[in-house]
Amino acid sequence: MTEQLAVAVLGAGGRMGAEAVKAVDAAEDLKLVAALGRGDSLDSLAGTGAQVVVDLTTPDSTEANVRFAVEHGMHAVVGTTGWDEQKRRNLDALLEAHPGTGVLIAPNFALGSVLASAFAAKAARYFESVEIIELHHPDKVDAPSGTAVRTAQLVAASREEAGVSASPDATTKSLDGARGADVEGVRVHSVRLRGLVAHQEVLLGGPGEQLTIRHDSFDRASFMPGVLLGVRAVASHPGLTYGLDGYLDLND
Ligand SMILES: NC(=O)C1=CN([C@@H]2O[C@H](COP(=O)(O)OP(=O)(O)OC[C@H]3O[C@@H](n4cnc5c(N)ncnc54)[C@H](OP(=O)(O)O)[C@@H]3O)[C@@H](O)[C@H]2O)C=CC1
Ligand SMILES: O=C(O)C1=N[C@H](C(=O)O)C[C@H](O)C1
Repeated sequence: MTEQLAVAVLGAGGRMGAEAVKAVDAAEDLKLVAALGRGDSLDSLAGTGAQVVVDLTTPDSTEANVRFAVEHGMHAVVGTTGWDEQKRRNLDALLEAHPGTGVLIAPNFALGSVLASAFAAKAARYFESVEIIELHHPDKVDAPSGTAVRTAQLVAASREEAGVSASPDATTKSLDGARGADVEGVRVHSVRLRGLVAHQEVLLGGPGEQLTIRHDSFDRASFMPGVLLGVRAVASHPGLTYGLDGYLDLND
């Protein structure tokens, strides 16, 4: 048998972390060497032989976790939200000083979600209007979701490239928040509702028609094939990759 890849999971006691621990444990080619929670020192990672660190923690701790991993020669697969442009730029600079080390920041690990965002970006140039609704469980701490932000970025880039104007909107009077958040010119609406896991709709409107691109994660098991794909591929993608689509061939 070929040697197993040594994997550490940060945020191991959380909803996603616990699922990732099970998925890594069950994979024959991977070996779980550490499962750390909030109280555990990152220093304890150093002696574990971890080659890949999976970060599923919180927006306020993920940056320091990833920095530690990179500075200690470990690749990182990151599902945690909060990686704005400035943080990604800082990480890029750090990775330049650590050539050969790879970091994947994946706003969503569910393959269906990655495809839905790619389809939405392709479609967005053909419609006058586009808005995004993301729907999540009420224990989520951030809004809008990282997936919605990433989708809005892809949609905005596609529309800009095609020279499409901003979505029409005659609103001059509204209550604060009524029109959602503006992410690169795309309106994003966040719903938090008990019973939900992670869901998103991209609404595309043209004269007399609407296309809705919807993805539903009913269970966190939906994220695990993407986590495992990231863990297995990150070492062969040095530098920073933003979005699991960077590891897939979605261009045709
Ligand atoms: N990319 C993707 O596909 C997905 C991404 N996510 C994202 O992943 C993140 C985690 O989500 P979720 O599992 O639902 O959240 P949880 O709150 O359930 O889990 C986060 C866990 O991280 C722990 N933690 C906090 N700080 C640290 C630290 N410094 N070191 C180690 N562990 C720490 C928390 O401990 P404590 O409870 O003690 O605070 C908690 O157990 C969120 O940003 C979420 O948006 C979620 C689903 C899918
Ligand atoms: O917190 C969650 O649950 C999720 N977070 C990610 C996000 O913010 O996009 C991914 C998925 O939507 C679930």
